[in-house]
Amino acid sequence: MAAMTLYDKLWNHHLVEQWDNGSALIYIDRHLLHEVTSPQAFEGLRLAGRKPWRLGANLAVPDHNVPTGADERRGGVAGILDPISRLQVQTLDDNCRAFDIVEIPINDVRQGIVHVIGPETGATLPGMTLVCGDSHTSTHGAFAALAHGIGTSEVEHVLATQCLVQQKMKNLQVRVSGRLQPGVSAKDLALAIIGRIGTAGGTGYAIEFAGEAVRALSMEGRMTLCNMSIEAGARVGVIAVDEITIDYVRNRPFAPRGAMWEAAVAAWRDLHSDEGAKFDRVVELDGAAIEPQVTWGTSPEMVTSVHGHVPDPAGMDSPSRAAAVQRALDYMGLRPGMPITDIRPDRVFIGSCTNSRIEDLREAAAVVRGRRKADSVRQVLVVPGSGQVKRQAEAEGLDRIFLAAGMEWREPGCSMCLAMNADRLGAGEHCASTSNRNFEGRQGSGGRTHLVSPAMAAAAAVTGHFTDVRQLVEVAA
Ligand SMILES: CC(C)[C@H](C(=O)O)[C@@H](O)C(=O)O
Ligand code: SF4
Repeated sequence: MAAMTLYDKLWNHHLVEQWDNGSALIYIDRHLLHEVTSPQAFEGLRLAGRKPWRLGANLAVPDHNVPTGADERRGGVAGILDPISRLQVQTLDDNCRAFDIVEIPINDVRQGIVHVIGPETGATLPGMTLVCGDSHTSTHGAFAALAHGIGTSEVEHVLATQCLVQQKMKNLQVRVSGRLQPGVSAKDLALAIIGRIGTAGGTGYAIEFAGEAVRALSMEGRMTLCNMSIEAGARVGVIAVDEITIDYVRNRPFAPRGAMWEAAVAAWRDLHSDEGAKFDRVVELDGAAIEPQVTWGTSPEMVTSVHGHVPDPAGMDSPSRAAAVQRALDYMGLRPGMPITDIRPDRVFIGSCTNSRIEDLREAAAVVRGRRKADSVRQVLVVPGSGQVKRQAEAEGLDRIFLAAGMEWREPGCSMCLAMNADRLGAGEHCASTSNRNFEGRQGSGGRTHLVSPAMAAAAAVTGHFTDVRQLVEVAA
């Protein structure tokens, strides 16, 4: 048989039917649900008198609308102050009960951001097709799963049929040679890739991340990288299975056991692109040359090194590019040509499905330890991605490091990643954020987002401006 890419293999394993018009029907192994994109899907089932096709394939969790303040959380769903958020979360509870779908409810210790809890519970496994009504479902591709976001009508379709109509994507390999320098993380790599190929660079492709720098990443780093595939335009980002993948999955609550585990691992070992597999496009980067990244604009591709400068539209050849940059600078309130290190965040947000796992919190805490929040920084929110991450962080004393520095330690949820709950930026405020989107108003109307790694967010929090984290801490090689 011809050499196949990892994406081709995953596709073929799940192909139910291929039609002449290019569309295909694929089988879905795992369906994750949250409160924002599921209500109309359940309503559709109800109207059609249908039931979910395979109950056990579904797992639901509220995340976008849950408050992250401990006081508000104490009252459970009924205690949510914002009526719209309360209704959203209540509706998910009601629908899961009515349709018999397993839900991890608001104050369950396993509750958290859907893309954190999937891998953490072992609901996400290598070789699966996995979908969720959420664009950052690409995260789960770190496990060599074919994972992507779907719309609400597709949520209904998957619930009803366990299948999905799709068009096959093209194959793009992003190959990163060398090793990331100490202090440079998967987030910096993701931003550097987007800086290089642009937010439309991956459109129509499934990206496979490969090369020495990717192989060296932990599973959490791989999730950060795949999480941002969608910000590069690609709905899917995958990474081949290796020992790091298998070690992570072993003994997770939903992972197979005993003979089933052995059989699964044997099958998973084939989840890599074959030698000589053909990619439609290949992009190569030198991992060792990447520096800590900071976005200055209103799109993730508007990014540069912390040692760089805000671009000057005056010097640009392309009038359309100059106009786009000028518009972004007007919104962001930045001077053309100013050093990135002169930007002073008003708030710092450490969290989101990109960077709220235990390693992210450890990286941030290593910078904060023995320091204090800068006076000019109004608020630093540290929001663990799940209750289990929170518990682990507390067992390691990370919460006390943040609290002693004048920072806030919150309950899990999407929080200030997007303005769907009480955590928001004010108009005109700058935020150093470990999330994945910096669009206008993303973190609150008029808010100005700068995307960075957890270590870089922590460095900005303690110095009051963007700072190369490598100048603050002895980073372990
Ligand atoms: C609310 C949801 C549909 C949305 C998404 O699809 O990504 C959100 O999670 C986001 O990050 O913008
Ligand atoms: S943390 Fe942010 S990006 Fe992730 S699912 Fe929630 S809102 Fe979307």
